[in-house]
Parts: sequence; C-alpha cells; structure tokens
Amino acid sequence: MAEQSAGKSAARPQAAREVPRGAERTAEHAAERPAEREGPATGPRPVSPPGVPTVVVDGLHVVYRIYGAGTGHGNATAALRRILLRQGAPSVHLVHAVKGVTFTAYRGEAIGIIGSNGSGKSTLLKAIAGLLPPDRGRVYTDGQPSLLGVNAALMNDLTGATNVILGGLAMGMSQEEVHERYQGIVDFSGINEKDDFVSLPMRTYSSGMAARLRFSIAAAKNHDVLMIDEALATGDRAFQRRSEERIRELRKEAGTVFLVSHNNTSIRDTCDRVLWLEKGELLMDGPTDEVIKAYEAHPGGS
Ligand SMILES: Nc1ncnc2c1ncn2[C@@H]1O[C@H](COP(=O)(O)OP(=O)(O)OP(=O)(O)O)[C@@H](O)[C@H]1O
Repeated sequence: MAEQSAGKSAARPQAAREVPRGAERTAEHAAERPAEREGPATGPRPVSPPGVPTVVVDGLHVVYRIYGAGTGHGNATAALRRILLRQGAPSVHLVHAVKGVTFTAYRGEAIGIIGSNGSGKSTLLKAIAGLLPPDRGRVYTDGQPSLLGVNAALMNDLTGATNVILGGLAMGMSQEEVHERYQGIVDFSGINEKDDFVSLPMRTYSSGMAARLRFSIAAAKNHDVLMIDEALATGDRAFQRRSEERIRELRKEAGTVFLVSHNNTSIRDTCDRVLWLEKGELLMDGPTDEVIKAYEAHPGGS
C-alpha cells in the first residue's frame, strides 16, 4: 500500500505496498469489530464481506491555507510591494475542510460520498488521490487511485478525438490499446450521436458532453481505485445507465469505486455503502438505504 501522510508532498510516494502497522491495526479492527470501526460513524457493516482493504483513511485532517484572505492583496505585485516596504506576511485564513475522518474501503465496494455543499466530499477524494497533503492523519492506498472529476484535465483546444488518445496514453495505455479502445470510448460517451463532435475542439462541447467524454476515457481502463466526482449527474438517463453498468463491471474486476454525488438516485443505484460528511466530519458510514434515509431526514439533505 502506498502511504500519504502529513507533511509530505502531494506527489504519491513510492512507499512499500504492504499495509503499515498502524493501518494494519485499523483494517483488522475494522473486520473484527464492525460497529466500532469507523470512529464516530454509526450503522452496521455493509453486506459486502470485508476482504482486501484498498484504501485506509486514518484520522485524516485537511486544511486549506488562503493567503492574503480578506485583504484583496494576495497577488504577486502586492507581495513584492510588501517585501520592498518590509511589511509582514499577508493574513492567512485557514479552512479546516476534513476533520478526523477514518474508514477502510475494501476491494469490490462501490462507496457513495454524500453531504451538503461544502461538507468536504471533493476535498476527501483529492486527499485520497494524493492531490492534497493531509494536515494530520494518514491515507494508505492499494494501487494508484484515479480521480475522475468533472474538472479533470482535458485540453479544451484539442478535439475530442485527440483528448481520447492523450487521455488513454496518460492513464498508461499503450498506443495499441488506445487504438483498440478508441471507438468503444467514443460510442460509450455518446457524443457523436447527433453530429461528428469528436472531430471538434472540446471547447465546443456542453459541460454534460465533456463530462461524458471524461468518464468514458477513465472508465475504459480497469482501476484499482476509481473516484468519480459528480460525473454521473451530468449525463442523461441513458448515459447514467451505461455508467452504472460500467461501474458494476469495474467493481467485479476487483476495483473499488468512490462516487461523490448530490443525486441520491445515482448513489442508490450504484453504491452499497455510503459515507455521509457534514462540516468535514464523517457523520455516518453504513449501508446505502440507511444512510440516505437518515440524510434525507436531515435538514439540508436532498
Ligand atoms: N481550493 C480551496 N481553497 C480554499 N478552500 C477550499 C478550497 N476548496 C474547497 N475549499 C473549502 O473547503 C470546504 C470543503 O469544500 P469541498 O469542495 O470539499 O466540499 P464539497 O462537499 O465537495 O462541496 P460541493 O458539494 O459544493 O461540491 C468548503 O468550506 C470550501 O469552501
């Protein structure tokens, strides 16, 4: 398992792949004592049997530091001016986005992450992907997690076709694999259903079309841990059904899928376990129906 710990750079370190001692205890504890395994969270273990842990999140805190907050003087010119005038550093505003989150994900699980706006869902995914360093706590992952968000980087000025090729290569496919899977990716995305959009620059796509193409590129490869941020919310019903089917296949191929969404139907149709975050804290971790029921009864739960 790779480890992401406080104070390390955002780049995923090439650490030993076995579970470190602390995480091992967490994982064993999780398997033996289901009701207590998620710290403050409640609810019984989901139906899928705990097997091989793929992600262990242990007391994770993520803090954003916003420099020059509230002063309107956060840019380079203002910084140079302050240095020349020997003024102090700008004020720093801290946003404590994830607070002491602990859970273990297992191979073959699809885990929904829900919570109101700003509750820390995307931040948690980015920390698992190694894109944000923990302030405190640790994240251990088996394999390289792939974060697929609606903002995942594709090049707007390049055509959809070129992005499919670059995206496939960037995910580690060989040229032959990209070539073999190209048509499948385009067909899956459905962007060419009405016109030859794949030959046009991505900036001409609607946000839904772009999100569908991103999902299709990412889903063309088997992932150890695939994290999806809202992508399903942007497609039409037919695309959502294809995506749900593909997520089920990815899980069968021994991966773990995380899905962040405000669409409770997508979560219900896709996930068997749900984490509910509020104000950065893990409020509940359990079977989808139980957690969504509690969330919907909560003010602000939609
Ligand atoms: N780059 C950033 N810099 C500073 N603060 C940030 C940054 N990104 C998010 N935040 C703050 O961190 C907190 C959690 O945000 P996050 O985007 O993780 O929530 P979310 O649950 O994914 O929200 P939403 O459902 O609206 O997408 C919020 O208070 C947000 O303002």
